[in-house]
Amino acid sequence: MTLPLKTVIAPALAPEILLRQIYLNVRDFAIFTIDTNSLVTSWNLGAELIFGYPPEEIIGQSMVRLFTDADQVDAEHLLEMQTADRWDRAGDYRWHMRKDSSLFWADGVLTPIRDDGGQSIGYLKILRDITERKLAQDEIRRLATIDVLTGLANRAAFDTRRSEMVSLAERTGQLLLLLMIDLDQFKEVNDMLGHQAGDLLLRLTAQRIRAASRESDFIARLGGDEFALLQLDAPSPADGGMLAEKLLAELTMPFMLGEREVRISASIGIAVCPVDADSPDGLLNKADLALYHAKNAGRNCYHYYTEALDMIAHRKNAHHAELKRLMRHKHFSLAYQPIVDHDGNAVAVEALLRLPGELGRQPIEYTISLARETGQLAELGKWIVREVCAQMRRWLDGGLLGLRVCVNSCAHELQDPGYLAQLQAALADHGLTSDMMEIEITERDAIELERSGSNVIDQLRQAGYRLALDDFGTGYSSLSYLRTLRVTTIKLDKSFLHGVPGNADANAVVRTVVQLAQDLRLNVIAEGVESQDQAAFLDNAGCAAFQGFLYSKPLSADDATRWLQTHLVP
Ligand SMILES: Nc1nc2c(ncn2[C@@H]2O[C@H](COP(=O)(O)OP(=O)(O)OP(=O)(O)O)[C@@H](O)[C@H]2O)c(=O)[nH]1
Repeated sequence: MTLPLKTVIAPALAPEILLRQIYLNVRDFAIFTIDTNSLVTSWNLGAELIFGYPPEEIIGQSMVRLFTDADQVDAEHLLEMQTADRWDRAGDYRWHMRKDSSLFWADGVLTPIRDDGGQSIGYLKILRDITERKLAQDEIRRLATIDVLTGLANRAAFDTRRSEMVSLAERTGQLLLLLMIDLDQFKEVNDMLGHQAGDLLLRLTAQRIRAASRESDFIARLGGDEFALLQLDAPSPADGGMLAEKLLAELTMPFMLGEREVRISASIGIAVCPVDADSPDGLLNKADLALYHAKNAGRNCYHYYTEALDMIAHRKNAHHAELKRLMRHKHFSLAYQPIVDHDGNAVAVEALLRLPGELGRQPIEYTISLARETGQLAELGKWIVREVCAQMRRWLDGGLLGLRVCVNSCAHELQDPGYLAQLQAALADHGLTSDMMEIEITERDAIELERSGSNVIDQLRQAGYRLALDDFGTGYSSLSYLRTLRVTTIKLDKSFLHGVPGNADANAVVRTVVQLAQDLRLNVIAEGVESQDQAAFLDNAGCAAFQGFLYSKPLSADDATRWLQTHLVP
């Protein structure tokens, strides 16, 4: 219940004098009123001093202009009025904008002015500028969460963030990696060069960890020479090993501490949420144990908590190193598998990458994913294209004319902005034309390109290249995609031929797909043809080209040359 005014204002104090005091003399508080349309109806001296508007400029104007641009977009002034109507007050603790567009942090309150019936007829706002205090508080809060020596997050911030990230990982099903990084024999640096040099080394270590990690990774110094890195949404547990390898390489590079060159190493323990633990403390314990294991194993190495993950990651890193070595020395070769027409004459060859040793025994997709992870995919693709062009040139010079070469590619490679230009350059350098080359991509990659809005398929088509959908039938196999993906050819996967021609259902599927492709004016190449029966059936179904062991295995360049000499009709 509202008290009568006379109980709060002594009779000797005339309301007029009181109002004059509030409006004309109070300097530290902005006091003003607005009507129900948010138009300013009164404005005191404090409001003029804080906001910079004299009363004649603001009275009758909307108070929206006192809010920041972002708050104006969100109509915060109206929300404030609604809140005040509902709860009898609305706190105002936010940035506001002065007449000169500068901002200040305000602490204030908006209260409704009600008529006798309780209806709002306007609002009274009182606020003050507390920017300095707010900034000081923010700084104190910031200092409480950072490690002053390195500028990284400190242990307290790490504990908070670790809990948040574990919850987030649980809610979203993302993988969370925790890497505990501890310098090896750091004590010796302190002992030999002094604490100041030790401090500098810690600062430089922090910089190197930051530079080697993703921007979204959370990095903290937990104390002493111990650092922690949290990575949410890691593609696979093995990514922790890749990052650890990178960090170890970075940290073993020499540090300059003043005039002195210092070498150090680190040990890293990795735990994975939810594989190893699904609680924040559990994850920390497991990473600690893994770190202990790495120290015991001789330092300058990383270890996972889980042995199986450890093996996978170390194997993957060994493969990365092997691929880099092969790339350096270009220890690859290309094999060529012929594609023939129904008379058995060569129409094209598919170039297939061959690697020596352990990597050569893995599926080619695995090598491609390795190359992608090590950032070498573009270089590998470029090498293949150049090698293929050089071989085509040799065939043409040897009188083997009218041949097409099919080159496998993937969405990631095609999305490289320089892809088309380097392809054109490779052809031009060898005196070839785009109609001699067919680019093969899988259905999955074609859809990925489509979804990403890339127009590289159109650009390739306009430049005169043929585009084939490789392994058709193993991916989404949605026939409706055939209409939207702008390819020229589909390569029927070998799996379609399972049961052909003995099984009537298998035959019906092949016939339907070939018919559909023909209706859509697409060429069809059947892959994996192994018997005469299959070839005869496919020919009858309308297939125009065939590839498979029935005709030839993939051949070395020299063997392919010999094969083409007897199977290419001029
Ligand atoms: N310069 C400097 N040294 C620190 C700081 N905090 C802790 N230390 C020192 O860091 C060293 C940490 O040593 P440890 O991690 O126990 O041992 P280590 O020599 O690195 O040996 P291992 O970890 O077992 O390879 C101790 O000598 C601490 O005194 C700091 O802020 N600055």
